Parts: sequence; structure tokens; C-alpha cells
Amino acid sequence: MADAKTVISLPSGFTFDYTNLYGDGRISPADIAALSARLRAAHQAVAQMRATGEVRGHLSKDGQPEKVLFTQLPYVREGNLNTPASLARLKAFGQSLRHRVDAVISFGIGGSYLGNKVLFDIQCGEFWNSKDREARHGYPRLYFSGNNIDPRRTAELIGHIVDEAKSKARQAGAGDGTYRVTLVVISKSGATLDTMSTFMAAYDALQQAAPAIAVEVVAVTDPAAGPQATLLHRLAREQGWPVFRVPDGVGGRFSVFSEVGLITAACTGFDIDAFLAGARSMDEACHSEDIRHNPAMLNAALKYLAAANYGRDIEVFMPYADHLKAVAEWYIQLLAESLGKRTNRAGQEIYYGRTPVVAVGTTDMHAQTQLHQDGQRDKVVQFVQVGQWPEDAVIPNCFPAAASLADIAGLRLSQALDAAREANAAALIRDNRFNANFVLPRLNAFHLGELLYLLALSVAYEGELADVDAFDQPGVEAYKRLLGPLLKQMKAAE
Ligand SMILES: O=P(O)(O)OC[C@H]1O[C@H](O)[C@H](O)[C@@H](O)[C@@H]1O
Repeated sequence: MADAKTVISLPSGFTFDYTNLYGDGRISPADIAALSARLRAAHQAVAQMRATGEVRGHLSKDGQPEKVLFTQLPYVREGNLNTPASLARLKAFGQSLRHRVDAVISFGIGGSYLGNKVLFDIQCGEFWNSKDREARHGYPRLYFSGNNIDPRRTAELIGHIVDEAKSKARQAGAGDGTYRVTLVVISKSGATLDTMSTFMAAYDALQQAAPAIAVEVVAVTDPAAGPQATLLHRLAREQGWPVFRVPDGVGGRFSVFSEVGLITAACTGFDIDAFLAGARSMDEACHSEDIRHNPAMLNAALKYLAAANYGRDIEVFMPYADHLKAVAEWYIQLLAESLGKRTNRAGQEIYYGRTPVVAVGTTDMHAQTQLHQDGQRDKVVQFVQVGQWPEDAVIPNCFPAAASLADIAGLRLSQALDAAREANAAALIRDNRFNANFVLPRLNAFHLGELLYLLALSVAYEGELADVDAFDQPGVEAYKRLLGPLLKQMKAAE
């Protein structure tokens, strides 16, 4: 097994190279064989979840049986959660902002933010808001808020929008200089402190700047009506704000494939269809019962075994691409909330979990790699490589007299990037430091859909292997129970 490449390659070109996880001194065929009965059971459980939404032992926050339906999201059809009509409405919303709205502020936290940021980064990149409207193809600027209750950031964002509005008014002369802002408020529960407090701060301040600023609001929340309606839903009805849905059976950390994640994407012209097609293609690739042909089951089994049998219970998620850093941040919530569990499904205390860590190559080779190479043997470093870069400068020979610079001249930046990743992986495995590599042929919506869906489905498999409910998050209620009374106490003391 030693040095042969061990990979799964999909027809799309998406590849999972697990050579440095599997083989001599690493996870062995015997480890996999010993897990085979549980793998079969996990595969059946995931098949059952796909077919019916039923997951053994899973209950909602209120202790009611709840379906798990995220695997339905890539399939756009009548009767499913994403329908041709729901996607058409979403895209029409995005188009309605084009050439009309100056800025969108997306409010949300956790699953109501992280996926949106991933799609924004792929579509727009770091400099989107500095581009003029033409370069943005008429789409608005896009800002995020609510993903922290940070007073300074909130004030600075409001101040920035007000300044932008003043500048537009100055340039407009006799024309309509009104600055139009759409506030997209995303919250499944409809009452999250972080989201709602920052939303109200911005809503109030921007309303006060009328008529220079015109504010529209759109809500994304649980669509239940009547006594079950979320606070945000009730507000939206009262105020006449359009409502998009967080579908039943889709937890926040799986909601990037639903209207939650796709709404900000629609505001920037992101290719929603290609993204869902990528997720669909990965779902189809993960139907096989044979672990060697099912990337999600294989990924889950290898990571589970790395932790259980070899003590590697930290996963450093390290894309070699700035535009994929947000994927690592999204993955933190996915892994931490899904698998960090006190009890198994029988209620016994097992304290399961693998700790996720964000890293970016090459950046963190100059910050974390020392620890990965020489620290405790408790990590799997999961690389993500981009195959082809459409913009890929050749390093010029600016200073021929400087030998070490002349040596790298003529190489493309992507070659230097690949060499850095390869050297990192080789150095790690030389000392039996576990690592693996996902390869996205290109940085686009389709391959992103494949990657995110692979990771989401992997945690479903790993939940089965570890026998934990991957779809609840009871631990986050502990602080929430203390937070409400604390806020009341603070208010009473005012
Ligand atoms: O969408 P919301 O209801 O506002 O929730 C936002 C986030 O907050 C919570 O604390 C949960 O732990 C997350 O799973 C969730 O994504």
C-alpha cells in the first residue's frame, strides 16, 4: 500500500486523495474491516434518511420527532423543498435589486451566515464592494452583519452606509440621489439576539437617514404560521416584508443549499443552478455501498478511525485558496455542532467530537505548520487544492542578479502554491502525520456544491458511526438559558 496513490476521482474531476491517511502505519484495511458491520448499518441509516427523512433518535429542540431533509435540497422539483417556483422567486428577487438597490446587508449568525459568506467569497471575492456598479454587473454591494454583537463593527457599518449615501447624493445633482438599502434578516428561530440586535440598530439608524436612504427589509425564517410563527415571521407579516423560507427539517448548518444560503447568492448573480447541480452530483456519487466508491462514507470512516484508533481527533481544514477560507469557517460549525456530543443515542456519556481548526495555505504554513509537524500527534490536516486557476500569473524575472528570485521566475503562481502544499503534505507524512487532499478542478459554483455537500453528508455518516445525533445541538442551550435572565437583570438595573 505504501506509496501508491489512494484516491477516489469523480467524473467531474473532483478528487479525494487519502493516500496519506491509509496504509502502512496509518489507517489499515483491518481497521476498515473491523468497522464493516457498522459501515453497513450507517449506509442503511443514511439511505433511510435520504428516502424518508427519518433519523433514529433525532428530536427537535422541543423534544418532538423531526425529519432531516437536507439531502432533498439539491433535487429541485415540485413537492420538494426547493421547487422550480421557489428558485424562480429567489432569482427574481435577486434580479429586482439589480440596477436599483445600492447595498444589501445580510444579517445572520451560525448557519444563517456562514454558508452565505462561502458563496459570497466564491462569487464576489474580497474587492466586490470597492468595484463600481458596472463591474458588479448591476448587482448591489453586499455587507454582512449580525455574525457578532460587536458595537464598533456595527457602528462602522452604519456609518459607512450613511457616508456612501451622502456621496451618492452629491454625485446625483438633480437626479434621484436616494441610496437604497435592502436588509436581509435571516434567522430560523427568528429571535436570535446577535441577529436581531444588530438588525434593529441598523434599521433604526438607516430609517432616520430618510429620505436620503430608503430601507427595504426581507425576512428569511421558519415559515410556520399561527401560534408556531417565529417572532421574525410575525414582524414580517405586520410590516409587510417579503418572506423567504428556512424549510422544516433543515438545520442551520445544512441550510446553505436552501433559501437561507441562496438568498445572498441571488443578490450577486451566483450560479445557483450549478451549485445545486454540484451538490446533486455528489449526492449521486455517494449512493454506493462500497466504501471505496462513496466519498462521503469513506471520508467519515477515515476521519472516525483516525480519531478512534489513532488519537487524531483534531481536523485542520486547510484550503490552499483565500477564497475558500470561509469554507473552513463554515465547516467549523458543521463539525462542531453535529458531532460534539455528550451522549450517544442511548443516553450514555461518551463525549464524542473532533475539534475543527481553520487554516489556509500557504498563509498558515508560516503560523500553524510548526505545530502540525512537531506538536502532538492528534491531528488530521485536510487540504483542499484547486486544480486550475484561470488567472495565473507567471512569476517575472524582475531581478536576474538575485539568484534565488531568478530561480522561481518563469513558474506560475499556482505552481508555487501546489509545490508548497505538496511539500507540506510530504513533510507531514514522512513523520506519519495524517493528511488528505480534496481537489476541486476549478473554483466555481459546481465544484463548491460538490465539496459542501460531501462534507454535510460525511457528518451524517460519522454521526451513525459514533452513534450520536448529528442533527441536534443541545449544548448551545446551556448558555442560552443563562443569557435571557442576564439580559433581563441588566435591563432592570438600568
Ligand atoms: O438561524 P438562527 O435561528 O438565528 O440560528 C443561528 C444559529 O444559532 C444557534 O445558536 C445555533 O447553535 C446554530 O445552529 C444556528 O445556526
